[in-house]
Amino acid sequence: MIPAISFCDLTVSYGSRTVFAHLTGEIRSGQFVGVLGPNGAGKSTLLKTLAGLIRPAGGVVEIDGKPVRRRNEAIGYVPQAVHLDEDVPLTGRDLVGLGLDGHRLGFPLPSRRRRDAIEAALAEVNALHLADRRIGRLSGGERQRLLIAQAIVSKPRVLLLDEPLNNLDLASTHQVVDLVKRLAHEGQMAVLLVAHDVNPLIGRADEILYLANGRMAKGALDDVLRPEVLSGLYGYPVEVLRAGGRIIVAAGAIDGHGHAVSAASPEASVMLP
Ligand SMILES: Nc1ncnc2c1ncn2[C@@H]1O[C@H](COP(=O)(O)OP(=O)(O)OP(=O)(O)O)[C@@H](O)[C@H]1O
Repeated sequence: MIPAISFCDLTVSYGSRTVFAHLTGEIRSGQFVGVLGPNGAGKSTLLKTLAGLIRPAGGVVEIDGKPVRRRNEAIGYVPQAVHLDEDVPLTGRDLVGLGLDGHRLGFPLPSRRRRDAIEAALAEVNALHLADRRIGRLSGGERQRLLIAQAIVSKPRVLLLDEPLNNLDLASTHQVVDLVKRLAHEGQMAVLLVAHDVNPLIGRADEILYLANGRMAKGALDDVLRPEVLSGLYGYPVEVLRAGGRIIVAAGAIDGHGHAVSAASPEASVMLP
């Protein structure tokens, strides 16, 4: 079967600086993949490249077997840190509707079909009760659900979410991850979700794609979050500690005094002990 997303020999550079090189992988329909890695590893850059927003220096990205292009109806994308002004006079319904207008410039949907599509997307993320609320007055978790509704309103095959869990409390974090898992599994979307903390993804994401040092490891969580795999990526010893059902990535104990650093800030794990 043709994968929903495939990338082959992918290299992305900003000017002379290469962010990552020669990455190859695929994500199938119905798969939920968590994207992890330290700050600056290129997680957002990878998502933008898969969304067709950045042209790679080398390699190809295909969505459903076809070269990716901008304004692709098959892709729903929620960028990092969408700023919604408190005073902006938009309702939840307006925000979700923008997801239709962006793809169909010049070809507006008939108003009935438009309304139905928006209601369906709101229902999908359990946000019908937010349809008439001003978005500036909503909580972080409520806004995030509406942004996901906006991204799925055109029924994409691929959903790319850049740090949707930032600034959410634990309950909202789990709600959003459970929602994303359901969209992948029941809606048969291929979903990539960038996160800083692996813990909310344990038992929920089907696979982890870990980026570090311009390289990538991808597979089941237990296969990727292993000392030998992460040490290979980082290029120096990294430990993976498990305590109370949580996972902690730690810079390796070269001298027996490794820094235990929370996986909530894995960037700290790039510090050499
Ligand atoms: N438009 C740009 N021009 C030049 N360099 C950029 C640009 N966008 C990102 N970079 C650089 O590319 C690298 C990867 O950035 P990116 O935002 O993809 O990383 P990230 O893994 O998403 O980081 P974070 O976890 O901090 O969000 C960083 O060094 C960043 O400074």
